Amino acid sequence: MIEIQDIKKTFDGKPILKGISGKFEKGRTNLIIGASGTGKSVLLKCIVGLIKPDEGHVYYDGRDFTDADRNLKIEIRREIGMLFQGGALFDSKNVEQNVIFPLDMLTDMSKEEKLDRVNFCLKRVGLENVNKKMPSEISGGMKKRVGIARAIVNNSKYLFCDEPNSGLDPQTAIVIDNLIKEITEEFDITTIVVTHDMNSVMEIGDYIMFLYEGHKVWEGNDSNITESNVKELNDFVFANKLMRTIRKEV
Ligand SMILES: Nc1ncnc2c1ncn2[C@@H]1O[C@H](COP(=O)(O)OP(=O)(O)OP(=O)(O)O)[C@@H](O)[C@H]1O
Repeated sequence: MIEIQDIKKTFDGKPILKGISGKFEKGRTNLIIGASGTGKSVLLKCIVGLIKPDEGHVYYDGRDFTDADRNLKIEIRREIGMLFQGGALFDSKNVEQNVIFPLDMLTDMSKEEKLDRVNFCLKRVGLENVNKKMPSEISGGMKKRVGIARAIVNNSKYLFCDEPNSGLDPQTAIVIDNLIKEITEEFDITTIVVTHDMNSVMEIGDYIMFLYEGHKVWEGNDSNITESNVKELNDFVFANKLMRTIRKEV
């Protein structure tokens, strides 16, 4: 479980995060949602340690990451897998070399052990016989799968995904969302996904934190998100015609 307590961050005198607290449970797909510019990515960066919050704490299974010493920070970082927007694969490395990279960096496994693990992860994300393909030779959906395989290859306990289905068609996006959810449950990972895609929200939102102008104004799940009285949330959820039509029909 990851717990955040009263996270605050100001840039150039402008408060971006205004005291955000919450709990992201293990084995669940936790979503941080909200409109553009509301602070989702800054919060994610505070959680993974890419930005230091001005105030507040982030706990990884009870371990204080914010005030951790160097050794504890390294220990926790080794347990984190990240799926970046657009996949962020190394263009000059093939699929296998991309996925093996964290093992080369972080472990002293033998080459054979590493390849076994890489092949297991590639198979788990539905990719076989593509080890030697270059990123330029595979589709956007396949790149995301490679990104997921790389994010979990080191037996990550925590998985962070920033807009995991950006740039994908709606069908492929749902497949990728569901793959993230399945892997989260199967390997009992604490997963946090940042998204503003309502399809993802309705498909995989085990826990949803809604941010508005740097505040958490609602939390819940995909079953009760359409039933709230919070105006800012409703404006976000029912921004598109499809969701408004569904609301009328229910
Ligand atoms: N390093 C930084 N320095 C100054 N301002 C920043 C920095 N990073 C983010 N911001 C500002 O913080 C605000 C929130 O940005 P953030 O990227 O978290 O939004 P978001 O909710 O993730 O939006 P989107 O959905 O468009 O990605 C924006 O106004 C942005 O300009």
